[in-house]
Amino acid sequence: MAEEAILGFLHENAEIADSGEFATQSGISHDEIVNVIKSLSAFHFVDAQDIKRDNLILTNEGRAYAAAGSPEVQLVNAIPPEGITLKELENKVGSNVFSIGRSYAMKNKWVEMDKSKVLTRKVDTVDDKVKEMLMQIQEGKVKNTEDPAFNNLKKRKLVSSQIWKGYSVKKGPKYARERRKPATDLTRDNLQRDEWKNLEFKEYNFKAKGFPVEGGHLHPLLKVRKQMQMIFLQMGFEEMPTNNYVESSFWNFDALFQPQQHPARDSHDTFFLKEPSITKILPEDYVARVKQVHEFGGYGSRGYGYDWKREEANKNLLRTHTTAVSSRMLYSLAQKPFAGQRYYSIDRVFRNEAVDRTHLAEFHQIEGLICDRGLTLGDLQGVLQDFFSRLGMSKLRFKPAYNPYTEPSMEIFGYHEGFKKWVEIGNSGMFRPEMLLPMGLPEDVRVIAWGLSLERPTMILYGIDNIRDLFGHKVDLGLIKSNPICRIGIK
Ligand SMILES: N[C@@H](Cc1ccccc1)C(=O)O
Repeated sequence: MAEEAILGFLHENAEIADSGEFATQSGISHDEIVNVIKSLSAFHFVDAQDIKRDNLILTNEGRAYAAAGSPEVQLVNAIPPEGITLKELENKVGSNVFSIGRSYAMKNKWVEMDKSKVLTRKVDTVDDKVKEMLMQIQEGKVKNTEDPAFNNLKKRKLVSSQIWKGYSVKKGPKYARERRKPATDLTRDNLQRDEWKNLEFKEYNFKAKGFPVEGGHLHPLLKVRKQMQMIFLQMGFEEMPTNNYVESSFWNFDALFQPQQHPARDSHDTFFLKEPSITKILPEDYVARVKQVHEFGGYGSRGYGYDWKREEANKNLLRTHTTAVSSRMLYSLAQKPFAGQRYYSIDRVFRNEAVDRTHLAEFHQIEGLICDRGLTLGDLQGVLQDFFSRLGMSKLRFKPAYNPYTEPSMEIFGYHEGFKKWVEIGNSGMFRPEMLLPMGLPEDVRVIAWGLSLERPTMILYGIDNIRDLFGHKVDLGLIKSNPICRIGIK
């Protein structure tokens, strides 16, 4: 409609001198007129020149008086013929209108006050010039803002001036009464039907912004892993090599003094490999000592008293925990002159579990261990305190637990300040002598260790309640792209 009006007007007239006036005359909003002028001028249908001027506009107060009348007139109209006390008048018109209106009404000599503070009118009727002028401005009828009549309104802060921007418009080189939509693409149909000869094509806009370029984003699990790594490194830990997903039952279970009939070793809980189904190389001397300790004990232990089978230890599986990596590391450590170590790993493990909102058949474990002479349960608690407080959890509680390879064992609970409750955050313990001594570690060496999942703290940190949004083929790309800032504080 605006386009038709502009092109139509220019057909009859040489120019639109002022887009503001044109808008008022045609009853179309100035914003719309301006948009169309910009677009017509981009296609050279019209030539547009900027015009700028000072315009008067009403302040909030001015707008209120344009509607209800100036306070001085409101005040005078509220005075009954017999007069009124100041107090009563203030109650009647409100304190704002009262105080402003009274001073102007006095100045205009519209009212007088006697000794007993009763206000009476000196005139029968008053003209509301202020309201009239405000309405003129509101309707855009005032052009000359220099007119001294308006100075008073400016002083009273009922109007202010604002720079107004508009255009004057003439026909452009491509002027036509009607604009056909320019083609944006050359289609196969255009070519076949020979239409392309008559088509008008939209010009390239080299200033247009292109699509935003997307860079890579780190997955939340990678970010939390990085932060965990930093914490371990700052605490003087060394990373363990974790690249083998396939492990033998021996290193995953037997070396950890986990009996062969333990339910975790069932195919309902563990993925066993069909091909290659068994491991070929194990350290034979050590295997013999592990068999011995399972069957008959030793090193102060009674053992489990069952018939330990090599075939069971040979079975390949997808490692069910990264403690399998720890057992390999400790064994190789025992083959050299002893030196204390701090090890950590963060990598994938597999469990044959039913998948639900909080469980997947594969996830990541964070594993930490310290082996040295003279370590105690107090050291384990102290290290855990240090570790978790670097993650922003400084209130910890420990609950006695059971693992075949640790004694004592403790579940770790942390107080989550956000949730205002205790949440389980890990499992820990001191490796048993039945595990360490067959490896060949010196008798006075102790190993404190702990493990937790990477997914759980990540879900807590990112407020995710379904693990499938975090990991797997249904992962929420929006979550990764939004790249939220992780709230783990590294100290
Ligand atoms: N391996 C244990 C964690 C753990 C590691 C080290 C010591 C004690 C516990 C688990 O999978 O939950």
